[in-house]
Amino acid sequence: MGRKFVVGGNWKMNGDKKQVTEIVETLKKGPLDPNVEVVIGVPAIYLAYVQSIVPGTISVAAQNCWKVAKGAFTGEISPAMIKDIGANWVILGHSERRTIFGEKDELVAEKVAHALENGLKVIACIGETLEEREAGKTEEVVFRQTKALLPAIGNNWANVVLAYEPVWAIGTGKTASPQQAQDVHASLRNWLSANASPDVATSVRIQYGGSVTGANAKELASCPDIDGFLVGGASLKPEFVDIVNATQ
Ligand SMILES: O=C(CO)COP(=O)(O)O
Repeated sequence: MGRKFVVGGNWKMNGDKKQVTEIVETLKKGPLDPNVEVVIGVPAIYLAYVQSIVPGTISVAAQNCWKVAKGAFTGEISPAMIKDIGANWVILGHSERRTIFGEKDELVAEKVAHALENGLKVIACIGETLEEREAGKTEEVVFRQTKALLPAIGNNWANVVLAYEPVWAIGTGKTASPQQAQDVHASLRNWLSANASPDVATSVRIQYGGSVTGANAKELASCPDIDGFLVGGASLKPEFVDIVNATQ
């Protein structure tokens, strides 16, 4: 079976009640390609509200969560809470979490394991910095980050989407070229075939993220190993509809 295209909008720490309502209105008008899975990553404080106003065809994701169900972890939210308000997804290991908040591979893996155990679907983010790319370490870095996830995911790959987001392309307007993105996605699949299983390698969806726009989405989407996008800035704008529809 083919891999269903999956487009995530990562709103990051943006929006207020008025703006998030407007974004949802825009998505409702669409029209959105019914063959594409759409997941919006909402700031924690608006999760319940957005979940209450989105149509059933759009899924809601938290942008982070903690690695246990409850307890003395001031400021954190758990997968159980995310599920409790009706959302089914969480974005984990985003490069902003890794760099600004110091999340290491091991912590990301613990979060992924706990989220999956509690029935959330996970968008797990990986990607190299500019320094790492220029040092020829792109594959080494994304393989290391993915390897840390293997025991956390176990046989739960059906509930995981990988998001390859080169850090140098995030919020910079510098998109990876379709060839650069395709190359990394293809080598990730090869690596997964050898280190997870051939079945995981062919079935897992790999999103590209980093300065995706309505203007460049179609070309990126035409690459055989790009199965969707994780979109930051443009997910706040009407052009997100064009990105969702990029395979049409
Ligand atoms: O980080 C991203 C999505 O998670 C990408 O952000 P931009 O689309 O703003 O570059």
